[in-house]
Amino acid sequence: GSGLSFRAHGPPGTGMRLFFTCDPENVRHIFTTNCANYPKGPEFAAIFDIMDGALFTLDGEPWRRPRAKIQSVLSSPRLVARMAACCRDMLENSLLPRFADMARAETPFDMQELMARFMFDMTATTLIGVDPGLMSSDMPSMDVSDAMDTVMEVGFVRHMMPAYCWKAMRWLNVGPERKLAEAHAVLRRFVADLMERRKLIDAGGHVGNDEDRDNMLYILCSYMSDPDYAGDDLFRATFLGFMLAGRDTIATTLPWIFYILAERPDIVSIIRNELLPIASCKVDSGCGPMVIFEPEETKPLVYLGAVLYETLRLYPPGPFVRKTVVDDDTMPSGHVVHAGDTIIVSFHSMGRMEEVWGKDVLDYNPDRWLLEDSGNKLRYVPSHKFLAFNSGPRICPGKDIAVMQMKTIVATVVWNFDVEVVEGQTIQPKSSCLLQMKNGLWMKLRKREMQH
Ligand code: HEM
Repeated sequence: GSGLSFRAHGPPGTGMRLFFTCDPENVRHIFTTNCANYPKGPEFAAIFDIMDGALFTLDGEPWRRPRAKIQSVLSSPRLVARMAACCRDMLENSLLPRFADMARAETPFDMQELMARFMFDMTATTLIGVDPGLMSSDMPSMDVSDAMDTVMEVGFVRHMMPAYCWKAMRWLNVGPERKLAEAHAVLRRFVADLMERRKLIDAGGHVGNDEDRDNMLYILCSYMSDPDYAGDDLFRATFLGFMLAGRDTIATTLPWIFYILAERPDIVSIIRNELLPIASCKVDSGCGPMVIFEPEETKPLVYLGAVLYETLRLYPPGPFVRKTVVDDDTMPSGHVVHAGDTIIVSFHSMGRMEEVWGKDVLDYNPDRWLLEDSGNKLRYVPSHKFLAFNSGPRICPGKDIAVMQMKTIVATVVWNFDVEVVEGQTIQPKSSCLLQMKNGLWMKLRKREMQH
């Protein structure tokens, strides 16, 4: 229907023409059928200038080769196995000990901050084999992780105004642009520092073991040896693009899952029932009273998968996508768009449309993802209706890895702990290109008594 789309103008006098849509037919048209007419556009690349040249900012022909490269890197079974092992090890050595301390001390803590730290370490480790150590027990400064949040917050501000406005502010170094310039400096230092540490390992010093020196085990190592990525700027852009793709999305989604599970003991017990057969075989898993689930073990868990998808439906970590119109065109909804218009597709609204999801669209109900006749399979929903991972040729190439990591983390936390939301907080999204919680998410943990 035409009620799912509307036109708007930017601030008076700016000449910005916007077209908002969450109509699945329009989405299919924009993302797949006629996608060549709807690139992200040069303004998108300018908005995320710190990642200029990275896959995320490219369009058309220049996008093709880097896209093929990432797909081939992410489909290497050894690399994926390494990522799974890394996830498992970091749960055991980093997250669980920290959670056990929190539970023992009954200290409330900001789950969103903790997940940001954890995913930051995990993403950097899987990218380059170096752990930045944000989870270490002295809880070091989060300035690099905060700098990445700033890129997304100021990116949102830039999206909302014509380019000449934010470019003037950048030139004057005022307002959000000043904050962003500082964040860029922090990020440049961070990438340079991690690269130095990687080079020390490669030089075969006393740091690291043989496995750490195996180039093909880490995503970015294959870029370090590729002459196409030889320039510092392009390499940094690629690095940060991957940090963004891996860290921001998962670290934004996990707090929403824990927030929901804290309120829904019924769903928690179904998840635990699904985990029970695996857990019972692990009485002696070698990590004391804690049970860790292997990524391979969580893969077949259908209900846990449904919980994940249901969360991503209501809380997609990237809540919208921006496209630009190349030539005048007519949408399936009948709306006409003109060359140079900006299109905003709201993933957030797509997940809340009665036409797609039915009358109970606002209820959190993982069952809607289960096939009716066999509760043991996930229902297929085409990506132009379920957009959290994007749709069309630019669909997220890290989806399976992301699902693997999230299932393993959620299973392990839910099995070992009860999570509780600290009362009296207001949970609301912040203005950002990421659906993060504005005031964080304060939670308490209780260690579960194990049955066996
Ligand atoms: C909850 C987890 C994740 C979600 C919801 C998600 C979602 C998305 C979305 C919506 C896009 C399109 C963004 C845009 O074009 O503006 C995207 C692109 C991408 N994602 Fe993911 N992602 C997730 C995790 C990951 C992970 C773990 C990786 C890497 C291992 C990854 C790698 C990428 C890459 C490389 C792109 C760029 C693809 C292109 O431009 O052709 N993502 N993702």
